[in-house]
Amino acid sequence: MTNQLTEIRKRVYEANISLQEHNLIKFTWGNVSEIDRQLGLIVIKPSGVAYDKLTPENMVVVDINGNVIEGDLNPSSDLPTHIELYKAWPEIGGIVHTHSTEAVGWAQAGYDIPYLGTTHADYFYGSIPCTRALTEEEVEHSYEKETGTVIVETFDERNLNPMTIPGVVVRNHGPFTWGKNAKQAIYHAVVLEEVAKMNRFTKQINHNAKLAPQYIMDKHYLRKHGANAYYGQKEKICKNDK
Ligand SMILES: O=C(CO)[C@@H](O)[C@H](O)COP(=O)(O)O
Repeated sequence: MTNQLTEIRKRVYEANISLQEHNLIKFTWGNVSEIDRQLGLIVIKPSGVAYDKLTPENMVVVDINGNVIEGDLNPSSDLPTHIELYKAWPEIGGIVHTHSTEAVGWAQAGYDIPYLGTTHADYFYGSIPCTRALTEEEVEHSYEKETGTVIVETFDERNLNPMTIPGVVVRNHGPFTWGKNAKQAIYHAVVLEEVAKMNRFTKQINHNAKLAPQYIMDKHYLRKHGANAYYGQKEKICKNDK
């Protein structure tokens, strides 16, 4: 167990640090977690701690109910949202939350990030949904937990698959992305932010720009992620590829 936790602490630390490299955060406005489903433990960034003060050792280990198992620091305030997503979607293994500017723009506007082209379709098999706003009661009751509930509700109501659309923007708040592990969730956070930016430009040039055709989405998404995926190399030789 100790060795496994050492590895996961290191991965979660590196993923958190990479948020800065990818220019996805300012100050401490973001967090990354990863779950080990065999151990039933989640490792997450400590709340409000500056990125230059992070170490693998000060990542916080909690159980699936949020009880701190290892660590002296409080876990991220967004932990209850991460927990709701891990509970609802057993296939996911890592989660990223940021307040990245372009994604927050769509969240604050209350719009889905529409599928407009191939950059989007390479990683998201459909428009990236924007949730409804939380009610006053939900915010008062259990704000971060209800944030997770509203994300799951959005995917359920629209019959969306979180494994093929690995991200969301929460109305008036910002983006959450996920993946099989923290590294893949980071990859999706970077793509989501870039697509949000590209789409803003597109809409500025032509505010009537329409969704791109389904057959282009099928070609791009399925050749990378479909049952008969063939894109790239047989061996994974590209460090940043998924
Ligand atoms: O939106 C918020 C706080 O309002 C959070 O997402 C913070 O930006 C990050 O919180 P910690 O992970 O440091 O608790």
